[in-house]
Amino acid sequence: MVKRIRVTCAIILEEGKVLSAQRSEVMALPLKWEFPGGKIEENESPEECLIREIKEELNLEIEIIERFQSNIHSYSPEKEIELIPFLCRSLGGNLVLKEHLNVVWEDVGNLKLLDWAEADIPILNFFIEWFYHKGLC
Ligand SMILES: Nc1nc2c([nH]c(=O)n2[C@@H]2O[C@H](COP(=O)(O)OP(=O)(O)OP(=O)(O)O)[C@@H](O)[C@H]2O)c(=O)[nH]1
Repeated sequence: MVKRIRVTCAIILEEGKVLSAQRSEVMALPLKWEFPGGKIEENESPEECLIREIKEELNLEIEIIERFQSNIHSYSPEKEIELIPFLCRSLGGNLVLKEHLNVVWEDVGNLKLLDWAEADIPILNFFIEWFYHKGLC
């Protein structure tokens, strides 16, 4: 049976820039860029998971604004992930890299220049469409 892992991720938007995180050499998908987040634990809602993960990984407090559509992606025949994105804003905290190699606040118009994890690409495309449609640029 295929194992599905549920993962939340945060699109943290601030003044036309998105906090983009690069996975470290020792993580799965080394050096790929992603929206920070992580796996949902038992008895945890997606929202609780995301708030916990962003605090653990980056020492940031966030507010969730909107849930976007998930993407289901198989990296191997036995394992698929459901990546659940949320539009967020930062409420503050000193950004500390606890797991990632790097983070950048990237202009929405330049996001596609980064080498994203495959599962993120449909989410990235949806978000960019949403951003320009809203006239937020
Ligand atoms: N957080 C996050 N994970 C992603 C993204 N895209 C993507 O394919 N993944 C995959 O989803 C899974 C999430 O793992 P993770 O390592 O970030 O989560 P975690 O901190 O809860 O895991 P751990 O406690 O086992 O280390 C990994 O297989 C990762 O490669 C993304 O944008 N954000």
